[in-house]
Amino acid sequence: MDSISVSEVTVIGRTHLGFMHSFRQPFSGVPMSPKFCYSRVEGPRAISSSDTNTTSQFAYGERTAATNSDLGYKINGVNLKSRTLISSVKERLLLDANDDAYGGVIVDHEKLPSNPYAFASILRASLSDWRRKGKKGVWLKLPVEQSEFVPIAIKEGFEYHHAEKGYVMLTYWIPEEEPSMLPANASHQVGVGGFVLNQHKEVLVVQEKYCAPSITGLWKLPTGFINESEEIFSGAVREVKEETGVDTEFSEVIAFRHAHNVAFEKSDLFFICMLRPLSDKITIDSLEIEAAKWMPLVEFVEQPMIREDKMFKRVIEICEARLSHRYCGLSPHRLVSTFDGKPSSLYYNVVDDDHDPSNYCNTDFL
Ligand SMILES: NC(=O)C1=CN([C@@H]2O[C@H](COP(=O)(O)OP(=O)(O)OC[C@H]3O[C@@H](n4cnc5c(N)ncnc54)[C@H](O)[C@@H]3O)[C@@H](O)[C@H]2O)C=CC1
Repeated sequence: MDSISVSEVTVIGRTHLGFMHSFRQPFSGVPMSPKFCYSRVEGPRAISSSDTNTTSQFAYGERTAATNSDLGYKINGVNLKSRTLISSVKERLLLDANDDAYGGVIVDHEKLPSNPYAFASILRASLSDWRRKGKKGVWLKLPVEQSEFVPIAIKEGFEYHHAEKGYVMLTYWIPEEEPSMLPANASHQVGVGGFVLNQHKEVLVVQEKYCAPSITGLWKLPTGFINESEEIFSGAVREVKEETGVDTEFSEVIAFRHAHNVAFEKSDLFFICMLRPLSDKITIDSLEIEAAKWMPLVEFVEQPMIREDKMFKRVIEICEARLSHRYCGLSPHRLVSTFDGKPSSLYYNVVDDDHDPSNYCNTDFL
């Protein structure tokens, strides 16, 4: 047997003093209470004092021989006998992990042990192993199904990095003499707003159902957040469609706003986009929107809250400058960079290239 991964080792309830002496040494210091054992088939079960003559509460493998000198051990139904083999099993009881490009490791969350005691032991052994090998950062993703591992890892020195619905990501920086170089969690949320003008010089506006008291009753541009892996240009079109039912075609990012401490200390990037209407019938999303309508641009601008707000006012001025070709926004161009091999969108304007069909700066909106 060349290699034994954590997931291949049968976890059982019956322990034996001799067996545990030889097997649990590398796991010393692991909390052993409450009494508990685990079987992959049966799940966790309590061990009564009659089950064991030792203070240890868990073991890997199934003891098959009665004497300490002839340690029998069963893994995946195979009987193993020598101490040498057991010590090689011990050496291999480490978390499955892949090296990253920065001298660290990323633990394979699909091959985590199935019970907390095993996890505690193997995590500690793995940290020692990575420390010995000079590894730096450790990334440990714990799925929600194994959330009971979180306090164990925290106790071991891991820190929260970020969380999503299905998991929490923890990190550990091993070198004590170096400051942690691990990048922080994402720092921004990304929002979009759609400036949609029809041929009657009416702008598509909404009143939000839930908003700050200061903007209650304001007719504003449809806004929202882009989804994970969603493009700014498609997110803007989707948000306008969801809130108002109007179909649009993306034209340009006209400006963007950067603000801090917007959502639970996170910053906010807000992209104001110009879109062309492809339909005019309004159907509101009544969960989010109180009302929507096509409003004459002059009337929209005259709203006191727009006139008196430096940002809203400037956004409208920029949009008006665009309509009269005094300004040009940024349009997306799909590119694949050899840097990371990923398709991406580069937003720029092409005012110097009259032959580029994506040069909307020369085209009229109305
Ligand atoms: N709404 C506005 O007047 C302005 C919005 N923006 C920008 O627009 C982008 C999107 O912002 P908004 O449209 O204001 O988003 P928002 O805060 O209104 O959230 C969008 C929707 O998410 C849901 N939601 C958000 N937080 C919630 C919570 N705590 N509980 C339950 N549901 C919740 C609601 O359905 C809400 O309508 C951001 O980047 C923001 O900076 C910029 C200036 C003004």
